[in-house]
Amino acid sequence: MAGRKHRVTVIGSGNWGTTVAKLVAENTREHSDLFEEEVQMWVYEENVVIPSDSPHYDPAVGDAPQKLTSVINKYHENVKYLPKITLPTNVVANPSLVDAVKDSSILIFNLPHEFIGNICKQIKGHILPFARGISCIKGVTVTDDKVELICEYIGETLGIYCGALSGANIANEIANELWCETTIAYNTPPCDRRSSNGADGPDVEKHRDSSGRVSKTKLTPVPDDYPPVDHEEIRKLFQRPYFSVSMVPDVVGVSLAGALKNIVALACGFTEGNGWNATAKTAVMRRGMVETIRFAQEFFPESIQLMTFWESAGWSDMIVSCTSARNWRYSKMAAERGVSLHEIERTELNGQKLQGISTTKEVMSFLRARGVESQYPLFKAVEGIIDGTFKVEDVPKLLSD
Ligand SMILES: NC(=O)c1ccc[n+]([C@@H]2O[C@H](COP(=O)([O-])OP(=O)(O)OC[C@H]3O[C@@H](n4cnc5c(N)ncnc54)[C@H](O)[C@@H]3O)[C@@H](O)[C@H]2O)c1
Ligand SMILES: O=P(O)(O)OC[C@H](O)CO
Repeated sequence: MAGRKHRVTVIGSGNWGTTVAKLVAENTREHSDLFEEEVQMWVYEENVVIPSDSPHYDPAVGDAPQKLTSVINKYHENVKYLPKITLPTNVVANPSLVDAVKDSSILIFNLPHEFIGNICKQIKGHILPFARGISCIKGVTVTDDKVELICEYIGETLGIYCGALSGANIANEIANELWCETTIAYNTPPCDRRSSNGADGPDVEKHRDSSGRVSKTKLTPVPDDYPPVDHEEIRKLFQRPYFSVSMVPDVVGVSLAGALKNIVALACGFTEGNGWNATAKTAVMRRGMVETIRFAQEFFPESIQLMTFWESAGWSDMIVSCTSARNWRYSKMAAERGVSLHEIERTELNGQKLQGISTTKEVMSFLRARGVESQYPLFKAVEGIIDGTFKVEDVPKLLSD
């Protein structure tokens, strides 16, 4: 019998992390029978200076740096990563990772993928054993010559079940409550299924990495005095009138589509910045999708479901990422200005990250180690352009070799 409620923590507070904290906090208020209203949001603490033209400028403080967490909690706005959006007052910014996850039964991971290893190291042993996770991270972890999905890496490292959320989602648009869709891959572990006869299934979760290695995580069931964590509850946590959720079983397709489209978005930006137009760009998108599906089928053949590419996490994300997202916008700018992408990230992004840069490097090092990089000419071209070994003008030739 449910007596407890789920406590929710969002780990990460960038552009997307803060947006997801906002929509989730709206839902914990609306479904206060299932969730504690307060949503903890872990913030990578830093100092910010509030400019004098900001409504939050305090002459008594002036240009003195202030802690980002204090500013968020005082003004209910993430002035650095999601400015001009008012957050619900039940979002509480917390600079202590261990304190933010304490007693939370639902953990939402939402930060650039390069930081997830360090985050998991810090919270391991400090979370509830029956916590359940959702990763909103678009990327992969590449270690020991293998590629692992972020949600599976989280699940395996922390000993919990973790699903994946990904879609054609531009944070600022969703923060402004402009309608869009997303895809959530979540397979309720058998031990959490509260069937009518009360029989639980096995409490072991299997993870398969790109090398075919299967690891097993022993799961602790969500106790009966909490509401169940199934599709219905996950949907209630994320769905908003402006954010439609589609639940699917394919964590591989959702995760890989979200990670690899960032490489293709860079290619589209480079192409457009070089003066080519929509016809070139759609060729790049099509080839990028071919390489994405090839990658998924080659390294995760047992689990990939091609229908997933027709979900928001698939073609929709490819299209939006190659027409209006940051990886596209700033690679276009780099090509137009004739400067490196690293330089643009440093000077123009104000702390935000272009996930395509590290994903390209990681994926290419993995493909090279397997000796199959020539089967991925678009990914290889993007790596060469980032490194300065190829020119954007070489793209048609690189794709025809
Ligand atoms: N922004 C979007 O529109 C959007 C939409 C969908 C998915 N995503 C994905 O969401 C994930 C998170 O991206 P985002 O847009 O919220 O981030 P962001 O690029 O806006 O911000 C970077 C974040 O990294 C944090 N950070 C910096 N150094 C750190 C460290 N050493 N350890 C931990 N954190 C550190 C910063 O404080 C900041 O919160 C990414 O995988 C991204 O691809 C983003
Ligand atoms: O702004 P980007 O390039 O990180 O992409 C944002 C989202 O992933 C688009 O769906």
